[in-house]
Amino acid sequence: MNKVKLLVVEDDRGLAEALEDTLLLAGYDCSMVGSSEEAILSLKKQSYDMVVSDINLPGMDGYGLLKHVTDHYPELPIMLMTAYGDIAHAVEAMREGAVDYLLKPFEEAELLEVIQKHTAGALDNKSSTLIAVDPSSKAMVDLAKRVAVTDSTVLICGESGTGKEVLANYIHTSSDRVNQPFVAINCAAIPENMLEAILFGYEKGAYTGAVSSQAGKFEQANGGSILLDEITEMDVGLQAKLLRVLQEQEVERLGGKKPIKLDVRIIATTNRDLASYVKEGGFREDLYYRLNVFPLKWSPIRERKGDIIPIAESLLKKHAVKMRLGEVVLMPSAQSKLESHRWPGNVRELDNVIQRALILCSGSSVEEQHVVFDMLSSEQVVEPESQLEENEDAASILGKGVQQHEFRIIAQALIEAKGKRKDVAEKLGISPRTLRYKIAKMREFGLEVD
Ligand SMILES: Nc1ncnc2c1ncn2[C@@H]1O[C@H](COP(=O)(O)OP(=O)(O)OP(=O)(O)O)[C@@H](O)[C@H]1O
Repeated sequence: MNKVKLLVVEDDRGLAEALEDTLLLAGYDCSMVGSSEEAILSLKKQSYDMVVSDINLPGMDGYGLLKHVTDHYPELPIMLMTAYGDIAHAVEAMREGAVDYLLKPFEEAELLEVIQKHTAGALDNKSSTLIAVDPSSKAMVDLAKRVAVTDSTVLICGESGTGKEVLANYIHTSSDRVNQPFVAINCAAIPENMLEAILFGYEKGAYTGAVSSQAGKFEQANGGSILLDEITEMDVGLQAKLLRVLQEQEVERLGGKKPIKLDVRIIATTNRDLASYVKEGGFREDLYYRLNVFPLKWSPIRERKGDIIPIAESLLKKHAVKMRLGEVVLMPSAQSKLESHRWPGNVRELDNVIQRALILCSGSSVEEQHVVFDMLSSEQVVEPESQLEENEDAASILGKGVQQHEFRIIAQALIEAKGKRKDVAEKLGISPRTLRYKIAKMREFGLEVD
């Protein structure tokens, strides 16, 4: 799923972890670093939609980073966080070009509100054009086009990163609803106890904390389409409520008295084999039949090889523009290396590999040696060829080391538990949701996690 990307700079480990949890649960993709120096390196490596930084940092402080960002990335919003009562610092930050500031300690809701304010619209530029060159993909897009003009519910299946959300967006924009809202919600990213209120909305006072009434995602999508991403990650109780909404075509807010009529096109996605999941008892059979009106299945990219190079070239162009690199060519040796890879992380992994190649190539052509798949395997150690790698500081190397160690522990635990994720989460003392997130990250790095 396309997400807003945040770079968060906080040296207090406890606070950094809390911020990371809050932002991940709210559906953001965030990179956490502990110093301005690491942030500057990170900004060179990939593009972000917003920077959120503490002011008091070891080495260069938040103002230094603010100056760097406003000088080098004038379009990139940056917000500073400062200690309670430090209003003078906050005012100075705004004068120097920060888009906002937060006084610590702050409420989660405050943080999310400011970030939402400054990143609204970021995703509009991200919705990719659907590239389909392989005959099997062309046939799929053709089917999608045909179903788009009907009002049928669509279920899109496929491995993680195959492009299910891109296809969902394509269906919406090819339908008569194109000028109406397209509302996407990732059922796996929202805490279970909040999902119901977010989907169906709530009235003031419906529960503690509901200080004002709020329309749910269904209401927001009225007239348009709703994408229920990773629908299987919704608990069985909520599945029953969703089924009722689909049957009745109306929704009732939590604590509400009257149903609200809906005219919404439903698109759901899953990366599970839904029929077997129904048999295992994880998903309601009646809901499955309701959703499975028109199933579309994206094959993994290794099975539609004709798409690899066209998508790679489009990604290369997109990232080269963002990194202000001019024209960069994908050489035949690099192309064959891309074509022969298994792509466990699908197009999302391809995206990462291309970004990495652009950093490593330091010229105007991507050669075979710049295509690096697996950051963990010893044959694939990245040589410090580019200036960036030479400049990489100890903290960033340590960060990578810690992450690789974590990946190894998770991989080992998965092997020992024969892939039973529930057991792995219990053993590692993390929630199944966190495990899922970490596994997705591993896949993005190109690790096979089956
Ligand atoms: N056919 C395609 N053409 C261009 N870009 C694509 C295509 N398919 C996928 N992408 C890009 O690959 C990335 C992953 O796609 P997307 O989020 O749609 O996958 P997904 O299957 O929904 O993943 P997940 O199951 O993890 O949510 C996105 O950045 C998207 O823009």
